Amino acid sequence: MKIDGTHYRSIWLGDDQKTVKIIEQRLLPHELKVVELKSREDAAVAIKDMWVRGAPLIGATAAYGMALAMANDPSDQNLDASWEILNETRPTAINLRWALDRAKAHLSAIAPAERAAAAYKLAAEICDEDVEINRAIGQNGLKLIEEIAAKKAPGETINILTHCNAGWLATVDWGTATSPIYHAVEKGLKVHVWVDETRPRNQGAQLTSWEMASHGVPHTLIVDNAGGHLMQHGQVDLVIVGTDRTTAQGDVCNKIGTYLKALAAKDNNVPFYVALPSPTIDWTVNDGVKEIPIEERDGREVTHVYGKLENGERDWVQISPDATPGGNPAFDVTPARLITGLITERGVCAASSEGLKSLFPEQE
Ligand SMILES: CSC[C@@H](O)[C@@H](O)C(=O)COP(=O)(O)O
Repeated sequence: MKIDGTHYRSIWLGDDQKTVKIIEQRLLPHELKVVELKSREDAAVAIKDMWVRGAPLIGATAAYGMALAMANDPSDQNLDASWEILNETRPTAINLRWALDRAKAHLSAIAPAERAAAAYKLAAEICDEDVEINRAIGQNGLKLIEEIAAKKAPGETINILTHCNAGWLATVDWGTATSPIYHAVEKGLKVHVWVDETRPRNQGAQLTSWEMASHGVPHTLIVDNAGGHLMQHGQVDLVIVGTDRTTAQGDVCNKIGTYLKALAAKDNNVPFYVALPSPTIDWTVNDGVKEIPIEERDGREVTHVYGKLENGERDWVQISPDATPGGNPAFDVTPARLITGLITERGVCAASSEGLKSLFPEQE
């Protein structure tokens, strides 16, 4: 997507065709800084410390992490070790393991001398596929927005609520939850987005708001607890969120607080959709609540907030007593029964094993 008129992806190769470039997302929206990843260790730190984040981008960065590792040492031993080290960075987004498994299976069948080139090629393919998948999600989700628009008076605004950042910054391009929104805006539909701030790390406030502002999409930043109230007053037509892992029966694991939005949507008859690329489906898992590992992050992210001070400097600010510990489960699971539908690159389906298998019959 565009920043000040220039098209960017969230990850790309430098001119030397070896160095990996990313946007340092912890600094947004106050600073746009591109940083270079030159080693597997750089890639692992970038994922773990959330310089990059969002399930598809975590997968793409891990794929490039394998390429950086193979450029350094293409041995079988390093292939295994790199899979382990990168796989340990974050536990919830299944795209991480999906990309690592794909890289390992591909590279282990190739002679060590050819592995670095093959790993870079594969990482580029994973990125290109992600862009195409998200473009297709946008076109499929656009139909839902058009259906809502058709029921409204001409020119009436369509209000869409989203949680966290499932935008282009969370993917290689387009985003998942935001792709239908960008497509709707391109088509001239009058859309307004309610952006959940998404405590504790504020991906909504810092990233989704920045994306919306950069693309001229009308939006309003709201506190996480405002969504239910807005739904009760008819101010939300549709919820679209992303997912870090979708189970074979259609449960969805996404940023903490997504479940509460789904409950409020159900109580108010507001359609609740999840946009997902197929690499986010974990076909080995059924019951998301019981089976998906939930990342527990540092309590300091809860007791402190990061932002720009009035003097323009950026810093962390403590908001709770010194003696109060922070608890920080980073994701929750929304059971399939609360989800109106899943928007995938192959179409929209029910959040159920039948629904998913109707679009992905090869998984039978
Ligand atoms: C298309 S991204 C989908 C999800 O990864 C996104 O909604 C989300 O929860 C991101 O969490 P994060 O902790 O910022 O990696």
